[in-house]
Amino acid sequence: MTAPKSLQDTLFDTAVIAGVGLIGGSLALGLRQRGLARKIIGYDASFDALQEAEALGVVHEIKTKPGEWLRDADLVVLAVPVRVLIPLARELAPFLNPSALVTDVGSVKSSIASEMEGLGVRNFVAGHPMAGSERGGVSHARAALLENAVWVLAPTDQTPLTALSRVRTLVEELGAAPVVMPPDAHDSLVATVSHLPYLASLALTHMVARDERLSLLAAGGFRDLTRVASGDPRMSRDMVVENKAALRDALSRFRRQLERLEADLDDPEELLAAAQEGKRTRDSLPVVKRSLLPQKHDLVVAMPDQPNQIGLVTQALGAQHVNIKDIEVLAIREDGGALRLGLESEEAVTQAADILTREGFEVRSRR
Ligand SMILES: NC(=O)c1ccc[n+]([C@@H]2O[C@H](COP(=O)([O-])OP(=O)(O)OC[C@H]3O[C@@H](n4cnc5c(N)ncnc54)[C@H](O)[C@@H]3O)[C@@H](O)[C@H]2O)c1
Ligand SMILES: O=C(O)C(=O)C[C@]1(C(=O)O)C=C[C@@H](O)C=C1
Repeated sequence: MTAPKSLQDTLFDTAVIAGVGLIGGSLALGLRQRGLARKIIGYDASFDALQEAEALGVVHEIKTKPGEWLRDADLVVLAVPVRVLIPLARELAPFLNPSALVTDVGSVKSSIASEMEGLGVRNFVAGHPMAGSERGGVSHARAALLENAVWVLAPTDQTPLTALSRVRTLVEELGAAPVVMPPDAHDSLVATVSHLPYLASLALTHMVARDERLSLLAAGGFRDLTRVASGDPRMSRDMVVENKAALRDALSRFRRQLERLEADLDDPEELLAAAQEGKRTRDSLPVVKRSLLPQKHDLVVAMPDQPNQIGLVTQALGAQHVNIKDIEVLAIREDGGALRLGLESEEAVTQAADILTREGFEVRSRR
């Protein structure tokens, strides 16, 4: 992480995060931890969410109604579910300072981009961090969620270049990677890589519903493929409905893929070629490193479903002076699962693997 800036160097004086949930909260934490705003105000329709955000130190102040206080804001981020983005923009627009930089994090871009133009919010740049989780709410927010994420910025012909450049700087300062494209191009791409996978996860989960034998046998493959089905149903429903034109196109391409694969069942050579292409593509997806470590050496330790297993791992390594730089619980299996340990070097990985194997743990290094 870059060193926090001194107060004189902050990018923004007063940032307003409208919607202090998973993404708004993570962004607020990023602003705070990196010293990018002097003051962060949380605005939300839920008083509980606001209180929680304040108690967790995500925001400095909370507001429950739009008003004159908004004029002090030089950064306003709309981070509410897609269905309420436009109503929220209409509520806030009359109070915004004309020079404020305004952006959003919604999953669909065309409608909000044109609405903001209609509302006369000049310095608006539509945005979408390509990172998240199926677990919503501020209690799951963390700055690292957005670090290293590709963050789409979707200006229109009307977007001032200065606003685009300011929001690009913001995204970079948050440790993410801005990628600029028009709103309709964004919507068409996310239909394939985000909204279609969501519908596919629903189709797959529906196939195991009401048959306990199927749920019993559902292992890592099924769980990995269907994780996003655990997201907030209403929010996800709204996201896909908002992008239905592009999604229909992605769905028809998906159906053609399934039909081709079904036909290939009678042609094992073709199916092998499809499998090899799938492996090449999946293996070459860029690795997004969520850790704050510049370089990681990972060891994955299987966790038996018994008390104090994490304690045993950390104590065994601590006793031999192996420094754990990063630790993550992987929900691979719900009864047990695994721990990912980020260590300092390959030598530390080998040493830790030896120690933990002697202690009876099953380990594997990631690379
Ligand atoms: N969850 C993800 O993985 C993800 C990733 C990228 C972008 N997004 C987008 O980010 C936005 C927020 O998603 P999230 O996952 O943080 O959701 P969330 O449910 O965690 O948070 C949304 C917050 O908005 C508040 N809210 C709802 N209606 C409101 C209104 N009318 N006025 C003010 N506040 C209101 C809620 O009380 C809640 O605190 C969505 O548009 C979503 O499409 C989500
Ligand atoms: O759950 C995750 O890991 C996500 O990144 C969620 C995800 C996605 O589909 O990839 C979901 C919706 C958002 O608009 C962006 C990201």
